[in-house]
Amino acid sequence: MKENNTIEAFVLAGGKSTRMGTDKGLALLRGKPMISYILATLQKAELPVRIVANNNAYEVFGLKVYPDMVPGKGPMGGLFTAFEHTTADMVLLAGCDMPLIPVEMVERLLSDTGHDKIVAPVLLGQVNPLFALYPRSLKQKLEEYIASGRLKMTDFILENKHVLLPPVAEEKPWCFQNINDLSQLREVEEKWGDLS
Ligand SMILES: Nc1nc2c(ncn2[C@@H]2O[C@H](COP(=O)(O)OP(=O)(O)OP(=O)(O)O)[C@@H](O)[C@H]2O)c(=O)[nH]1
Repeated sequence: MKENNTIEAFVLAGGKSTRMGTDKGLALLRGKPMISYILATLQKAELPVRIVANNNAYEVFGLKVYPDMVPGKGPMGGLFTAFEHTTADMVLLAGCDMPLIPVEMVERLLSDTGHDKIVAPVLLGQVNPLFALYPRSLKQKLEEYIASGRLKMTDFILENKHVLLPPVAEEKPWCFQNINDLSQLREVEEKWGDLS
């Protein structure tokens, strides 16, 4: 990453939460809204943080909340909204449903040499689009993808200039575990001591 690259974090919480049944970023995990874990981690890494959500209940966290500018387009639409509201060179996009990401992982993402490329970690053979850095210079490209209905974030990453971060030994295999339903939420609560 260029030393003078500016970065802002945007946390996406505008999904349908069909599997959870209630707005999942606000679902309680160990007594706290699930989104509060990733917000705290990003703030610990000293990043400016904002939220992209269509539910104004998210204002309770005291951060700026932006509704989707192109609703119904999934995370690609969320990234578009982030690009519209930032002047930073790069956006760190994160899901609201990954409470197990440690601050060291944020620092690792920020320290890599992005140079106007998407930077995305790979874990267990999978690219993680919802904990990745996206250069704002890709805004027009993103608009083209959305306009033509190409909404898979992994395709967007792999078809544009990118750097994939391989896993490091000390990384916990479950750190990108996202929580989609109530049974996963309970499971993470039960295993919290071993996972976090
Ligand atoms: N702002 C915004 N965020 C989204 C959108 N779709 C998904 N997300 C976020 O992207 C992350 C992953 O979402 P998913 O679990 O794949 O989808 P979901 O719609 O939230 O949940 P399901 O309906 O159960 O699939 C979560 O943080 C969601 O809040 C969207 O259209 N807009």
